[in-house]
Amino acid sequence: MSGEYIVSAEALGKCYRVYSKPVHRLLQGLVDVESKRYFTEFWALRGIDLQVRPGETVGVVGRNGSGKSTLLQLLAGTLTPTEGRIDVQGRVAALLELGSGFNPEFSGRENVYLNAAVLGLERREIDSKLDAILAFADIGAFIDQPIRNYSSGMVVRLAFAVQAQVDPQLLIVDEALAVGDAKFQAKCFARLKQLKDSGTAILLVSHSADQIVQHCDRAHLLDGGRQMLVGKPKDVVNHYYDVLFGVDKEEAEPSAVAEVAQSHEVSDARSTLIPGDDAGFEARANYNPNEFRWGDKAARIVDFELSAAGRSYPTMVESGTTAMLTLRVAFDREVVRPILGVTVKTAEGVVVYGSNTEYKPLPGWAQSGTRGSVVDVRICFDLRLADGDYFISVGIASRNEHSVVPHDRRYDSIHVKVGNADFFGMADLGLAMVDASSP
Ligand SMILES: Nc1ncnc2c1ncn2[C@@H]1O[C@H](COP(=O)(O)OP(=O)(O)OP(=O)(O)O)[C@@H](O)[C@H]1O
Repeated sequence: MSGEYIVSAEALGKCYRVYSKPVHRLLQGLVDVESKRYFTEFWALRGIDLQVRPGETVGVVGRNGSGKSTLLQLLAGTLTPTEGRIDVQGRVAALLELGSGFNPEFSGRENVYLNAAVLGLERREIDSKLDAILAFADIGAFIDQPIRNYSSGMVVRLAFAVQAQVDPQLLIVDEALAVGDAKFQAKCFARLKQLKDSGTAILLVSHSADQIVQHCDRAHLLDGGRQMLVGKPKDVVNHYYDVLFGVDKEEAEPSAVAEVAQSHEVSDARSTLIPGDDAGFEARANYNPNEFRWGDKAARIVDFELSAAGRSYPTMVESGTTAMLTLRVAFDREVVRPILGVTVKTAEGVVVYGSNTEYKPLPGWAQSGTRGSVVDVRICFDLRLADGDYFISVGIASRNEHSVVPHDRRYDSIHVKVGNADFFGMADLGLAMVDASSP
């Protein structure tokens, strides 16, 4: 393996034998697999390639059962692969299942020594790190109580404290941080940042898209044990949302949309929007050519107009200004009760705001969707945001009896720059200060 990687895995796969009855397992023990099989094979993970360099944080996302924990356990060495190759360099610390590696009958302090010894530390090294570990865990006198008396939050505090203080080359964190409270999570992420800066490679499984976007250099999306996508956290998280809330592109059949008798226009198209085809977005100054677009195209968002402070397609919008976004939607097929949505994200992909016509019903909109109609919708919102680059995603979808059917999703398709904010942070909470000292 090239010394440049902490983790290098190729064509990794894990297959389980699934027996429909316990007796089949016994019978299989008596006969050769080649002559008779009492089990079916289940590939929990297959075809996974992964490389992580020192100082990189790689996120892993996917639905329940997609193979995330299996992957991390293979990397941590607690499972052996059925096929493929893994190389991991150096000390591997892992926060896998809650408290795994802890003996419930031992005190927290004894478990610290046990855990750190398993990670290869000598007693005197543990002695020298003990204060830092106890300070990080911050569980007070509980440290001398048996672990079985701990709350799940305390277990994870102690486990993280040990794993993060032993200066691992690779730290694997499997969703464990979700258990801690918000303050502890913030402390953990600050520690992860320190470790990353000092060269630790980190693998992070999280269901929180914001955590993946904020903390990872790259992300892997798993689905059904397969690697669906590897790429920039923002793109991977967008796909992940589609996997979670949408349907696959191939599955989005027109059958999901039924007939409606009539549709009508929601607002007049008294704008510069061009009718018809899809060239509208591309021609606009605020268009982001790196948008990610997909959907079955039963309806399409074909053009937009963005204006603020009397200017169309502004290069910069003053913080606090009301922006007006007009979207032109063309219905190529009948769509029953269409849902129009808008999301505003930071350049890092953190969602600042999102809403849709289900949250905020728009009179007349639900009845639109007649084949061949073109409808303009005007959306107004106050850009009470800090200075920076923001990306607006727009989408049109509808529901069938099982799920949401995405017709046209245009992620990060409109770029807005906000400037001249008189505050720091992310959003303007409208601070007012008055001198309250005078009677
Ligand atoms: N010992 C086992 N025998 C058979 N199947 C297993 C075994 N362990 C895991 N699986 C299956 O492998 C698949 C992947 O499981 P895994 O725990 O890796 O998913 P996950 O993405 O971590 O899910 P979650 O988000 O729910 O933790 C699941 O379908 C699971 O049922």
